[in-house]
Amino acid sequence: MTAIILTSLLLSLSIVPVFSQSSNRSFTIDYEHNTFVKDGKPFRYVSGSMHYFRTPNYYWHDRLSKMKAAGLNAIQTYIAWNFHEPLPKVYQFSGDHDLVGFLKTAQDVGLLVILRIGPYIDAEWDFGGFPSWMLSSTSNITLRTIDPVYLKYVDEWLDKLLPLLKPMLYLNGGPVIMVQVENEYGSYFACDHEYIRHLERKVNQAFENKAFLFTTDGNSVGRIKCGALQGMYATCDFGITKNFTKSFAAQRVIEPRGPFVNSEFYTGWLDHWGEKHNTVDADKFADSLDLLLRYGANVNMYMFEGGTNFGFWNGANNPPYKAVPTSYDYDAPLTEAGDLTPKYFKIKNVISKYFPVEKKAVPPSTPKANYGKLFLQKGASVLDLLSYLMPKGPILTKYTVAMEDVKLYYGFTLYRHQLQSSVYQETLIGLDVRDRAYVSVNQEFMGILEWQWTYGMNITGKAGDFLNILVENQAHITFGNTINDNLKGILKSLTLNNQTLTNWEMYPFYDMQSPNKTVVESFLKKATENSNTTSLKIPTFYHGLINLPNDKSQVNDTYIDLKHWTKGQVYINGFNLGRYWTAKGPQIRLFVPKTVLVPGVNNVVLFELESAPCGEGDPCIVTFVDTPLINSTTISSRVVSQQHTLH
Ligand SMILES: CCCCNC(=S)N1C[C@H](O)[C@@H](O)[C@@H](O)[C@H]1CO
Repeated sequence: MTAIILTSLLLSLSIVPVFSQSSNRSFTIDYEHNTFVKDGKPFRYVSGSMHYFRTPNYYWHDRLSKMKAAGLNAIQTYIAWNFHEPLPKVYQFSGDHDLVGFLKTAQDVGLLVILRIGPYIDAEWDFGGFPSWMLSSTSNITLRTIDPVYLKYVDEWLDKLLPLLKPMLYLNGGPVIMVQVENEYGSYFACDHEYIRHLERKVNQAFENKAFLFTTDGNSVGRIKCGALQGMYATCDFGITKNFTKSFAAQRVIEPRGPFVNSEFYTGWLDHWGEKHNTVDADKFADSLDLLLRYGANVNMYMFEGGTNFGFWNGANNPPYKAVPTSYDYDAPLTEAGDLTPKYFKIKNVISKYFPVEKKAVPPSTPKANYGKLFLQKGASVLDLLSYLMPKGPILTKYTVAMEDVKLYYGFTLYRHQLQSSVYQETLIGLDVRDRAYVSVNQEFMGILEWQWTYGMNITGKAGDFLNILVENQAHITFGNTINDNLKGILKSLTLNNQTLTNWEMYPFYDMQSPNKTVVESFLKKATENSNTTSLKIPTFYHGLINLPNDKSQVNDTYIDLKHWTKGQVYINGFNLGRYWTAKGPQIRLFVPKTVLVPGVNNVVLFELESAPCGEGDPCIVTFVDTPLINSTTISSRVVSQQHTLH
């Protein structure tokens, strides 16, 4: 049938065809029949979310194959801006950051892609995907608006990103059928339609109008109305407890015609440190999915494979400020390690009632290894490292400044002040220290300051002693209206007996998250040498070497158990594996993908912030086991003594 006849037929069906030069591919909506139309035929997707930035590249094909085998015909991913631009104009698009490679792998596996390009994504990912180098105490930009400073950064990023994505569009022969702009914008205070329109124009320009653009908002008219914009199809998100009729009625207010779409049908939910691990019953979810598919809706299950917040990448919610753990398991049908669960097979069974499901075998869960105990030795404390941290000497400031002001975007900064006179049990107050600060005088542990929880403590010291305050950035706030108030460090000067403390030395830990692995490795080497600090309560590095099989095929995924430890960071062979907070839970073990391990000798380093189990006769060990532990409710015996709280 010639293109002319086909075009006139489609027009008679009120389908405006968008053809591409490369093939007669098309993707649009038939508003009369309330359905997507792909290549001229009615189309519905059943999709699952997986975030490439939360799974090593090595495992992308494995997870995507399992998603295909579940009967999905599409997958959904965000693009995390900060994952690709760690420093201004420094871009990373290879290895675990190879976004185009991920999209091609999805296509190879036979999956279409729903691409949520941001620039803001939420996703419980640090700063909702924004790079924290946008922040400084001098430029108070209003994120997610037409603020000129913000928009300049966004435009520069999109000018880099969009050309990479263009060949991946469905109409250009790629797998990307839909592109989401921004994320749940209707849940944000600004409601700046000029900003959304700016993004829409920019994306359409770069993609030569070949992308099907859409928005996603919570399931209420108010939120959808603010987040949506004529020209981009409005979709909504809701979990199994919501009323589907009401949710889709809200979508209908904005989109009177067109397919029902739930862009985030929650298979589980996010966790926070110190709260119980959230789950969604597998049978209830399967029944609910069945109902949703019976509605004729297009569904994306959020998450289908959750993965891991490696490094410092986890996000936080606020208020109250609560950081998200390293595991992003999300009680998803595929576990954080990509293992198959009963929920996976229940979902596959439901999908097979509505969609063709491949008969071939489902790829099996990967083997997990027990490598046993590793005894650790004490290395340098933060006090032993000052000359390494700042070889040219510390940054000297009269008043304390934010970490971002000294270009420290993730991790830790030590603030130091020399006491001018002796103090005995005098009150140190820090009204805005973000997020958590470990306080000592010389080598004497004094206490912990915690933003919104603990503002002060009594300290003792002699004139000339050093007041050392290691501040931990636990995550930039990910969601809501306080994302604009996201600086980290000692943001208001400390007072001692109501006297403002001045004249500070700053030691930013630049090399614990450097984009360059060898920089991290050389820092960790220094951190495991010369330990002159005797205290077990000063933030200190601990290290050990574990022997794995020399045969690479025997090197498998495993989990590192931090049972006896309190709170800190794990590095394996220089890879920043993530945070642990055993004293709070619910996560006690971190997933260790085999991609960070090597045959033979492996180097394990812990940075313990509070209290190490390494005294006389203590179990100064970590254990490598073959099962996860992310739902513990017991509190570790090593809870640090409480400090003064000035609520
Ligand atoms: C506690 C506030 C949670 C806000 N986030 C919500 S509603 N969600 C919607 C959001 O679009 C997605 O990125 C995820 O962040 C998801 C929760 O997993």
